[in-house]
Amino acid sequence: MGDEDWEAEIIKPHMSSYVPVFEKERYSSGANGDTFNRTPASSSEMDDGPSRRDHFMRSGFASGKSLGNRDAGESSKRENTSTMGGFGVGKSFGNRGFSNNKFEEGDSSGFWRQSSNDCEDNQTRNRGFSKRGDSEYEQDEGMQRAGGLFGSRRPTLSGAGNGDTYQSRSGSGSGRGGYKGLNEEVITGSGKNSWKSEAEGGESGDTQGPKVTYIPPPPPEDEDSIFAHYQTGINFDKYDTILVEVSGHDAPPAILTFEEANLCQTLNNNIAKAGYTKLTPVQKYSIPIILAGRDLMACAQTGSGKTAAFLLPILAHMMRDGITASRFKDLQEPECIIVAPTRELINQIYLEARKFSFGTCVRAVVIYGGTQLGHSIRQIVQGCNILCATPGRLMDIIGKEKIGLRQVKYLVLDEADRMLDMGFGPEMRKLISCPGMPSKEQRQTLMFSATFPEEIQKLAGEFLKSDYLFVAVGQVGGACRDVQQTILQVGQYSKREKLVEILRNIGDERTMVFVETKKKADFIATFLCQEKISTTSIHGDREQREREQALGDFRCGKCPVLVATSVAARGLDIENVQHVINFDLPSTIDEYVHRIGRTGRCGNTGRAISFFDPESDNHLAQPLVKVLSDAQQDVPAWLEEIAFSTYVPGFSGSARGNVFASVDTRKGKNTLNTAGFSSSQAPNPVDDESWD
Ligand SMILES: Nc1ncnc2c1ncn2[C@@H]1O[C@H](COP(=O)(O)OP(=O)(O)OP(=O)(O)O)[C@@H](O)[C@H]1O
Repeated sequence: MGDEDWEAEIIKPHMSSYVPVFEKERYSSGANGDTFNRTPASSSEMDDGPSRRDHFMRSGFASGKSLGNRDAGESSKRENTSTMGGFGVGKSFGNRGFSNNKFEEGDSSGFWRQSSNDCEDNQTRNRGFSKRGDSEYEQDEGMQRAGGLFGSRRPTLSGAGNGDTYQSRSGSGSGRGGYKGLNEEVITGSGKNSWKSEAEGGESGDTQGPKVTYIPPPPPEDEDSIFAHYQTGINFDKYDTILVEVSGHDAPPAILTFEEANLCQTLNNNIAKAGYTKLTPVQKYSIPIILAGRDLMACAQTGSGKTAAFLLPILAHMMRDGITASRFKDLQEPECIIVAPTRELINQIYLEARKFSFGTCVRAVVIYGGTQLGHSIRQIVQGCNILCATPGRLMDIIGKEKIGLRQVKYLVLDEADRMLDMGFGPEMRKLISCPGMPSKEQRQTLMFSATFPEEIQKLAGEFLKSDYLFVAVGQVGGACRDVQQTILQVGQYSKREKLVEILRNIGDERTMVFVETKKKADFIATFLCQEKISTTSIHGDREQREREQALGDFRCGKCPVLVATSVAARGLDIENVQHVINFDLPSTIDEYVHRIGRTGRCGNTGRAISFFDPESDNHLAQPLVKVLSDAQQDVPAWLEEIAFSTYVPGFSGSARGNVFASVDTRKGKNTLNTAGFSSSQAPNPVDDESWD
């Protein structure tokens, strides 16, 4: 069933019973909000096209509606949170008073770790949208009603006082993620592969399009929040048994303890405050390599501490060598630039950088799309030693001559395979050829990911010194063994029913549900809300404020279900995600590995359930069998059969062209990948139709 089919399915039969979420919130009379009237607002929204209709509307439930196998107590628990959840409660804007370009108060941003109490707090504070008028926004520079957060695309909503109402924004402008490619980021242009910097697309006003005015709330500054962390899991010590292979010449020996790294006292204090007592394998090997000044490509399983593996040695060097950037210089020249494919991920990396540099003179700054450009500039001019950036915003800022590259000593590509593929590769190449950027011989370039296809490794050579080292922790591209993987054969038409059944069994445990398109994310999220399962969603068509809100609501447990596109597949480190459900399997096995890696992190266990639709997923059967067996998971007989019957010699079936790049490609041109297929026989990567 294609997009259109399911869209039609939800719109037509239920049309008369749908009401916008926020209207339900306002007009519902009973505790369960079951009875409410149609509202005037809905009609204008309904003219806005089918996808909008989906997102603004919500069915009215009869009180006695059957909730499947869940008991009443459970359902009302869900329901309570559901009505306050990501789809449309009057929240999120109420606490935002802009004053002199500053937030008076933060909201429940998706980025900051919060206790449940914080979340409760925010729920209360946030539910005040309708109390304040639009005039508050006029105080912000460039925050015009017509073109700001509440630009012309959402007049009814903003007027109605709803903060986070579910809606689709395909094709619209301000603040949208500009989803690009499998994971993200910032294209404001029209189509895939047509990269346009934000400057071109709307933020700087070079072309038409509303101005992006969102200013993310600052993260909490107190030490407890900065060092908040979750516990390592029961399998953390099992990391020690993972095989590690280092290739390249003269690799320095691994270290076994933090003490051996010989870091300065402040760093050691910060490491202790972060709750790190023991190195993970990727840290044991990468830290000495980076300290020795070598370039590195490191591949290690999801959730195994790659971020600290590059941050700690970089910080150690910066502390040793001193830093040059000074406050309030118009042109800031950071020593380190870190890029990552999504806004949420780069912000997470920034928070890690801020944590480890706490109490030092090193200042980390984060800039990313979907936020006000002026805000990014203001952050930078206050001093910037480590610049964490998404590619689009980085290039814009460089173009505006707010960042000079002459002092760059460290260039880090997190999710490096993604940063180098056809989505971001061109931008990364532009970055390294920017005037002032030291040549690869003069800088240290570090690449990290859980997956590294061969063809991408080859592209990486352009960025790395020829003597770079390659660290492979475990099976390169392999899934984390702490994730229990289940593959269910579920046809397209049965997926929703199955999803609800699973979620009801799961109860309130945090679950990420991955779907292939943004529209479908909206659709499934709306559907789950109808089923009274408290759900929010994140995808590239949601405004940045909404994305952050959604992540915040998910993080704090207010919405225990997060429906996401691949924008959330990589890197996100969210405490207590116990389940990942692939409602739709991704088009590549690498993507699968990243998605299921949102659970089972840092030695904790997790579960991943994937719906395999034989109509559309057969190409994944072989690589899935491989991933499952490598991770010592049960392989269903039916999957093996499909894998066998779709076997094509020399072609693994993965859209990426091979199952894994299992080794350092420098080991030989004809190196076989783990599936035994030569990547040279692989087809071209598919045109990324699934990019949404
Ligand atoms: N040595 C350590 N001791 C305790 N916790 C750690 C250690 N190293 C990392 N962590 C924690 O483990 C979690 C996962 O780390 P991180 O996000 O860096 O994983 P990753 O390998 O980059 O994952 P992904 O491939 O999904 O991006 C984080 O919460 C981090 O703070």
